[in-house]
Amino acid sequence: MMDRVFYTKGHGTSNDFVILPDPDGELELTPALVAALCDRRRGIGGDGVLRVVRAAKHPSSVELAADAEWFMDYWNSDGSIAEMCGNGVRVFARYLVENGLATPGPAGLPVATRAGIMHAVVQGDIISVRMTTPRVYAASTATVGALTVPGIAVDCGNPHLVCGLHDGVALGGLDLTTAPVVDKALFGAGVNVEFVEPAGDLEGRDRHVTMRVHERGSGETMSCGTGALAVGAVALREAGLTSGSVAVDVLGGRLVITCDDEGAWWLAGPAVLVASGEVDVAALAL
Ligand SMILES: N[C@@H](CCC[C@H](N)C(=O)O)C(=O)O
Repeated sequence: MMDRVFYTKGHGTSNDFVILPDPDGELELTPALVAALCDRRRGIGGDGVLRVVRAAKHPSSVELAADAEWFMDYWNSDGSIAEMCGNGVRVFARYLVENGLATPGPAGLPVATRAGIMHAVVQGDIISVRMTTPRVYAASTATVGALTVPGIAVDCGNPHLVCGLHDGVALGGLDLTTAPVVDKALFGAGVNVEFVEPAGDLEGRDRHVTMRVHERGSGETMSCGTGALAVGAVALREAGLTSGSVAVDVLGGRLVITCDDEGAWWLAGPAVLVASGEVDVAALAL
C-alpha cells in the first residue's frame, strides 16, 4: 500500500480534477481511493481524477501507444470510470506541457482516452481539443421533480441527454441536487444530462446558450466539456447548420464548440493548474 501520493489540482471552467502522475502505471488506484481524494471535506476535492500514465503502461490504452505517449485514465468522483472527459483532456494537456512531459506538434498534442485519441492545441490560456464527432441518436426525456423535459441523446464517446427548456421554465430554478430520472433502458450505463436555455446573440458565434449539467458519477458540476459538445451539436442541428460555432455558458465560465468546414469538432476554453503537493493516503481513510 502506498503511503504518500503526489498530486496536482487543476480545473477547466471550474470542472475540477485531482491529477495523479503515475508514468509507469504503478499506483494502486481504487474506486475508494478516488472517492476519498475527490471528497471536498476530507480529501482534496474534485469532480474527478486524471491519472497521468504512459499509454504503453495501461491495459486500456496499450493499443494506442504508437500514436499517443500519454493516457488520461479518467475516474468520476464517485469512483466510477468514464470513457471520456472533455475538460479533463484540456487540463491533462496543460499538465503535460507545464511539466515538460510533452510538446504539442503541428497537429496538436495526442492524448489517449477510453474513447480514442484526442488532439489538444495550446494557445496561451485557451486549450482546444479536437473531439470525436458527436452522434445524435434518439429522443428521450429527463424528469426533475414534477417537470419532464424532452431531450435528445448524443454520444460523445460518453453518453449525454440534451434537454432544451421551454414554456418559461427557468434554468436557474432546477434542483439538480439529485440525478434527473431518465429512461434506464436507453441509458443502461447511466447518462450525463444537460439542461439548456437560449442566451442573447453573441458576435462571431452562430448560437449562444446557457447550460447546467448533472454528470453521471459526479453530480451537478460547474462545467462539462463533452456536455457542451453534445449541446453544441444539437444547437447547430436545430439551426440547420452543418458547420459553425456555439458559445456554451456554464456555471464556471464559457466553452466554445466549433464544427469546422472539414467537419472536425472542437472544444475550447481555459484550463489551469492551481496547486501541487503530497497526499497522506492513510489519513484519507480516517
Ligand atoms: N466533465 C467531463 C465529463 C466526465 C465524465 C462523465 N461524468 C461521465 O461519466 O461520462 C467533461 O468535461 O466532459
